[in-house]
Amino acid sequence: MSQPDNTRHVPDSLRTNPTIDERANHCFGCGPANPQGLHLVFTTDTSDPANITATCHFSLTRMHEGPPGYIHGGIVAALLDEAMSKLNRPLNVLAMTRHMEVDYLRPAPLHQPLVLVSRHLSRDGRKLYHQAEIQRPTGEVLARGKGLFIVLDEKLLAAAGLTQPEN
Ligand SMILES: CCCCCCCCCC(=O)SCCNC(=O)CCNC(=O)[C@H](O)C(C)(C)COP(=O)(O)OP(=O)(O)OC[C@H]1O[C@@H](n2cnc3c(N)ncnc32)[C@H](O)[C@@H]1OP(=O)(O)O
Repeated sequence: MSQPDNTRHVPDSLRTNPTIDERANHCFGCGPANPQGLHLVFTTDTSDPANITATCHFSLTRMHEGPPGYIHGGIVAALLDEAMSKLNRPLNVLAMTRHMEVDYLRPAPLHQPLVLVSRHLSRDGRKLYHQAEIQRPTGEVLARGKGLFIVLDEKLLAAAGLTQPEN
């Protein structure tokens, strides 16, 4: 019987110079190749450089239930994190979440159309400040997150064998 290789975190399919996008293909939030992922699809709006946003329309089922009939709180945080992370490419950076906080304002229902909207707030060197909300289509805000993302050093990424995504 084969044993898992605990020395690596990368599957065999990614051993040869994967792009960031290939790695993200199994992202729990947005990766199309993850059968258990959320498969979120975002559109970004950069028409106003002072107000860059990302938006996703979605609905979840009991797979992601917490309180009966409502989305699990950890999934709410994942949704907000994902929405904020989608602002990084329009800003032409690779960045990871360093800190985030969540306000759970109202329970977020399953089986209902909901909207994720994120907005870039400000930048201070490597530090990006974003926010995201889960809203009903009426605009009622159910949850709000604020996040600090740190821009990754692209030379270090290259040294780690990660290439930029194809444009
Ligand atoms: C290859 C990836 C490509 C795309 C990925 C998509 C990501 C999707 C979003 C995610 O969910 S990412 C997954 C969850 N996040 C992580 O796993 C990140 C784990 N953390 C790390 O790997 C490192 O902490 C990180 C690379 C983010 C930063 O490490 P560094 O050592 O480069 O930075 P440092 O910890 O010194 O923090 C940078 C700055 O933030 C500041 N800082 C940290 N926490 C803070 C806080 N709470 N409030 C304000 N500032 C804060 C810190 O003081 C510092 O300020 P200065 O640069 O001015 O000195």
